[in-house]
Amino acid sequence: MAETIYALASAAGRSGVAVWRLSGEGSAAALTALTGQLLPEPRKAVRARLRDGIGEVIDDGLVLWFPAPHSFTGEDVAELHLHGGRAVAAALTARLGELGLRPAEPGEFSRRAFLNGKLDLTRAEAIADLVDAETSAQRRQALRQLDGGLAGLVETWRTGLIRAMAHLEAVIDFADEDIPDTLLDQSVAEVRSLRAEMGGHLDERRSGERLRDGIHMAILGAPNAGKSSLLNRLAGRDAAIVSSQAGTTRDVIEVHLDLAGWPVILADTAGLRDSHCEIESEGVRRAEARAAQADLRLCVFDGALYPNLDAATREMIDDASLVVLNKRDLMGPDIPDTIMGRPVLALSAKGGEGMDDLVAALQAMVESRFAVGAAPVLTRERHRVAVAEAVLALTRFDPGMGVEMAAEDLRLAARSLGRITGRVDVDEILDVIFHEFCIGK
Ligand SMILES: Nc1nc2c(c(=O)[nH]1)N(C=O)[C@@H](CNc1ccc(C(=O)N[C@@H](CCC(=O)O)C(=O)O)cc1)CN2
Ligand SMILES: Nc1nc2c(ncn2[C@@H]2O[C@H](COP(=O)(O)OP(=O)(O)OP(=O)(O)O)[C@@H](O)[C@H]2O)c(=O)[nH]1
Ligand SMILES: [Mg+2]
Repeated sequence: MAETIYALASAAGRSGVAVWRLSGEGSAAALTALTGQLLPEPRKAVRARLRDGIGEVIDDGLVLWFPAPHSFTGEDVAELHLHGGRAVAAALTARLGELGLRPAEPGEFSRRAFLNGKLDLTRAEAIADLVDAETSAQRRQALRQLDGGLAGLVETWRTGLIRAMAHLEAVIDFADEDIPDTLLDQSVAEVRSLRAEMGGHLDERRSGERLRDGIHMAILGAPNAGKSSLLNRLAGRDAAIVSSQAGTTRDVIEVHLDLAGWPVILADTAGLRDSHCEIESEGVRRAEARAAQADLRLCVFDGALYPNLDAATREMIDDASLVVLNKRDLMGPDIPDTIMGRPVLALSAKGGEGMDDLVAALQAMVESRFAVGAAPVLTRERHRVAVAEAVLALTRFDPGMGVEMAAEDLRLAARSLGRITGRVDVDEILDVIFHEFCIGK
């Protein structure tokens, strides 16, 4: 029998109401012992006084009863909605301990829900993502996955592979007779189209993962171009030191932005130049490393020096860059439309003119590069690796080289896909997935 576990499901600390969750076969006994009443009607909130071992009232709360299998975990579950005070929490946890329950580990409720067939792994991951979602786009993506979007897609592919496998098995059974070519052709065509569809979901930009983890954007440019001023403007606070001295910023300074629902991790970096100063050179090295890793780059030029354009910054411009000409207030009427063939955003980070256009351009760029359509997307590296493995096996697939080998390739591909939803081989991945959860989930 699985142990009965409990956890605070709401946030820790003082709060108006705290929700406690109990799961396992001991939940019923614990609930009746706490309330001194019979079990309430399933899924109906009931007012109750909860008492400790010597009959002293711990709190006046609401309790709910979810008998197995109709609960979140599929086990007997009880919920206690109490006042969110520290002394209430201390008295309750002491009593639950006396009653033989133990605190849940992170993700243990969801893990039990998975093991009891209430959730597949992608839905369990979606719950963790929903709890962690900080922007509306992240919330939408998590909800779509919780709704079974990804699980459905992966299962459709897997079913298709299993069907193709069945066709091949039929061919193998016919081995002594003439192989019916139409059957073979049919499974080859099926596998090709599945492989193409799966490959289409392995998008290079990893949009789903980017949306889950945040889009990395780096600000790059020569010393004094106004990079830190720009970061502060976008962040709406004085996150980085600004000074008229060239070489002020050395460390990479990160701020988190919500760009119209998109989570962005914006990094300010050291001005690009050769320096004899050991600290500054290290700063430049870090700036270049950041530039290489970033999903998007803001290449900032000092407008006061125009038409002189810093060469190191110019070299960073590519189709994932936005070109900014700063200190427009110091420029004459001669403002270029493009630099290195890319449109120019002329602005003043100090005064704020042109910032709205920059934000709009950033948003448009993020949307055009990372927007996910209505189709479900892969949101974790784990999903991508599994689909890539499946695609690889299907690329090898060639019944002309031997029907048995080809069937084995299909089996491998189906197995990789099965790992995404947790239909196969799950033991080794469960710990990785559920330990990322917060306690009470
Ligand atoms: N108080 C409370 N609020 C909550 C949850 C919870 O567990 N408790 N949830 C938890 O994360 C979320 C809601 N999701 C839930 C999902 C399934 C079940 C559940 O009991 N499912 C059973 C019974 C279904 C039914 O009768 O409608 C089942 O699937 O068999 C409950 C909540 C968010 N809000
Ligand atoms: N006139 C004017 N001055 C600006 C503007 N933006 C920044 N500055 C000034 O330019 C100087 C350098 O600004 P910073 O933001 O520190 O420049 P940086 O690119 O971060 O410089 P490093 O950290 O040294 O690489 C400061 O004196 C700013 O006040 C602007 O739009 N107009
Ligand atoms: Mg700076």
